[in-house]
Amino acid sequence: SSIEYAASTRSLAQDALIEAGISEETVPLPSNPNSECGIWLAPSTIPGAGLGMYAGRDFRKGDLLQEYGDVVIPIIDIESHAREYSPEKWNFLWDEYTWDAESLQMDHEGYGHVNVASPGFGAAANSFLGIFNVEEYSPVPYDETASLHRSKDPGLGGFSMYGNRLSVAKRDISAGQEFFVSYGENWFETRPQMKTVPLFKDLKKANQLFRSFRKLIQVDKQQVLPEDVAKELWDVFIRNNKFDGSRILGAFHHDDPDELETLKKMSLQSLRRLQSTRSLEWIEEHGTCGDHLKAGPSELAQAGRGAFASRFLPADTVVAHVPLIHISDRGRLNMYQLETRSKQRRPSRSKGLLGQQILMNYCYGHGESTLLLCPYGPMVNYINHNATKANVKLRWADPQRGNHMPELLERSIEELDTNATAKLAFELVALRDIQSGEEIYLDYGEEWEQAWQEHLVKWQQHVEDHRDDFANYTSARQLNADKRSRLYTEFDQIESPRYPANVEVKCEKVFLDNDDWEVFAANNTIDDYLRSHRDELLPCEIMRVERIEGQLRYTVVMKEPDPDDDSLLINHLEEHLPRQAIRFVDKPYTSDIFLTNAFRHDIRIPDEMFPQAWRNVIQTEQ
Ligand SMILES: C[S@@+](CC[C@H](N)C(=O)[O-])C[C@H]1O[C@@H](n2cnc3c(N)ncnc32)[C@H](O)[C@@H]1O
Repeated sequence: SSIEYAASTRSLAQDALIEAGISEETVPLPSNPNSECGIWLAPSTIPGAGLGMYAGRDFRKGDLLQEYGDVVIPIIDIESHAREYSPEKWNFLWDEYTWDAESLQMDHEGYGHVNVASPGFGAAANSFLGIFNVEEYSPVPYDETASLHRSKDPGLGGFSMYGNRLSVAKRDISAGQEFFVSYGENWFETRPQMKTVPLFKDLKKANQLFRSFRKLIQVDKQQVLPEDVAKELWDVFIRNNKFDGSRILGAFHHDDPDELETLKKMSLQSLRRLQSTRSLEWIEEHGTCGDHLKAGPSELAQAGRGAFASRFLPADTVVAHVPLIHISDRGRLNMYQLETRSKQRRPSRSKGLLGQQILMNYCYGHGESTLLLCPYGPMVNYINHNATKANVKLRWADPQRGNHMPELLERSIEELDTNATAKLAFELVALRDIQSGEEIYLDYGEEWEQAWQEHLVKWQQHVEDHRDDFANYTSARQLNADKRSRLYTEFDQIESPRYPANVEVKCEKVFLDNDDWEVFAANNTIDDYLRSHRDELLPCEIMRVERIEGQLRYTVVMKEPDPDDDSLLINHLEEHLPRQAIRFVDKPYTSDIFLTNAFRHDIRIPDEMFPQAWRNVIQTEQ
């Protein structure tokens, strides 16, 4: 493991010191933060797959790869807000990096289709379903800020309320192995270029095929076909086989002449696992540490969460590699006011601008360009602005260490747009020594700072103008943070409405026809159970509340869409559920990110770094 590796390098150096007559205690060794690194970003072992993520140390099944998971950003109804872009021109690279909102419990934020950008671990890791080793949990709504309120906190609505999406080792992973998450079979099935990539069961089936082949060449008990004949048969049937679109044949490496021999000694799964492992020396030479940063509530009261140094980082350390997803025209993030009359509540351009997608606040841009570059990778989206305390700066990444193609800096934005994958990256570099636990700050630039100062003034005026609306608002987040109070039933609500009109009651689908939670309830660990088993939320009505063995238990009706007819709902009565089965959610377009006075501004790329070729806007905006 890397720990052993670090320890052994250290002891060699210490040996040398002792030999030179210098006591090891008095001479501190130069610290190398990379030797402690558990997660690396480096070129993938999958050919053509760009960047990948590697284990820098051993992980046991069930280990969390990070203590606090990554940010998750909803992209709301973008197809209908940006309908002016014709589908042929709709090259939205984020589509390759977004998740389905229902399974992540975020679909209630929009009326149509919510995409979920989950730009942390899962966006940087590749997917190899046959040997996937990392599972990603659902994000959790950010309850830590339940005390922030739109009537007093100008920062609210300026960052996504979702985060802490944790990654967990699904099996034991040894140092040097590439991490693979599951993008799901559907991701591979809907991409023609992926049609021969093996899915979950295909490595197993290919193994069976190989065993059948071995039987075939076994002439009788004693005799096997001569090796060259066997090899030829293998070449004819497997290696040169052009069965188009077979995922099982796709499981073999057709360009590897030794595969036949190797497979006599090990299964395809073991072989692929071995082939997706690199030495730590190789990884260190070609990669960048991906866990120098950890997340937590920011020291800046209005900023939400922030990134912190997870260990001592000497000046000039590359604190993070920051791969980028480009959006050629920032106008694509515009959101329009909704039609008030139609039931569909579609956005309409003629009604005027509502604001911009919250994704804008996570992207980098320049005043003379329509281009946005949005970062992904572990924790990099958590870094906040501070001009005076900045301890990291941006630079273009070293092309040796990932997927940065410097030649793109000379191409026009139109040309950039023809790239179907992310091919640009920044690096964040320590401006000085950074102590373990220090918050990481970047200077977002003067224009950002000025925009924030102007926001504070305008925000104050807006809140004063709408004092009552703001003061009387209760968010779903506030209601969820109260875990003790008895919830009101539908009947209580008929007597007098107890919950604000902007929230809805939903139930965790995982409690439907499933008693597994009872064991966890007995041990007081339902929250842990939910973390790994979360499924979508269903509309739900609370019918009855009882106290059973000292605990409040709820009888609810969950409403599940009929699989045969979307417009129908099937009612399920579930009795005696715990409080955790019920969640309040904000109704579409009501949560803080939709406030018309919420802060929106891209992070600014320093002028000296920004290529001439991308300056397609003559005067700076505003
Ligand atoms: C890239 S995100 C940083 C992560 C963010 N704090 C979060 O919790 O997801 C940028 C956004 O964070 C908030 N932010 C960052 N620096 C801030 C600062 N100095 N003061 C107030 N808000 C800040 C703003 O809403 C900004 O648009």
